[in-house]
Amino acid sequence: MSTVGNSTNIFWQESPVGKLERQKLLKQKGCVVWITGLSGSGKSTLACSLSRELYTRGKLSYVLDGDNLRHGLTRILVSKAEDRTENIRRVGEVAKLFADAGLICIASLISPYRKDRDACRAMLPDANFVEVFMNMPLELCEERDSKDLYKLARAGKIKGFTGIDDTYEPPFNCEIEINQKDGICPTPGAMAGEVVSYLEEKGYLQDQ
Ligand SMILES: Nc1ncnc2c1ncn2[C@@H]1O[C@H](COP(=O)(O)OS(=O)(=O)O)[C@@H](OP(=O)(O)O)[C@H]1O
Ligand SMILES: Nc1ncnc2c1ncn2[C@@H]1O[C@H](COP(=O)(O)OP(=O)(O)O)[C@@H](O)[C@H]1O
Repeated sequence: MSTVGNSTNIFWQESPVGKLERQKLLKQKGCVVWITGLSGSGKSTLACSLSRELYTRGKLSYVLDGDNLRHGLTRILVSKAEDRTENIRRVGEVAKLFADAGLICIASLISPYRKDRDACRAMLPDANFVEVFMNMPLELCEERDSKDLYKLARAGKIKGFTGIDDTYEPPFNCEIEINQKDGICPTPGAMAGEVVSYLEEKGYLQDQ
């Protein structure tokens, strides 16, 4: 008997077309670019700019944005720590499928806890997980406050808000860190350029 989680009699069904064949067709290598950081740090901005830049270069990507997924796939998972862990696990599983399909999957989530991000990394075979840390100061994110959420959190109207009354654990070993330079945030194009250079250097954008 085969057991997976709480289910029994479950078997893996192989597909006749494999990842390598899909990658050859797409002329790229599937991977996950996982963008983590505080609310307002620029995750969605980078995800959008990066997907546009990849499209311009003829490379297929797909953005999984935490906010958007909360309209469907993860809508029942609110903001308790265990909900976030399950939210991130599910998005990690979906990202893994996109990478297996041969796409450059751009996941953009606060993903505040190191162990949850590391669990997603561990799901990806052959280190095809590129963690991008939006290392922006809380003051900048709070000043931006594009959704007025920090104001609500400071007023105690949102509980467990990351950076205010819940922790954000910065990565120890991310592949890319986006920082302000001389107190100025790089433009969206420059941030995307940094990620594209990394993907190019590691062979993700080459014919397979
Ligand atoms: N308590 C609390 N803390 C932080 N953020 C909150 C919270 N409640 C709602 N929001 C809004 O939900 C968005 C976070 O969704 P994520 O899926 O990225 O979060 S997480 O990775 O599960 O932590 C996040 O989106 P971004 O602002 O784009 O980061 C917020 O708009
Ligand atoms: N590199 C940047 N330069 C200038 N403004 C930015 C930059 N990145 C993000 N912003 C602005 O900051 C706000 C929050 O960005 P967003 O991408 O929504 O953050 P997050 O997805 O992390 O919550 C938006 O108004 C966005 O236009």
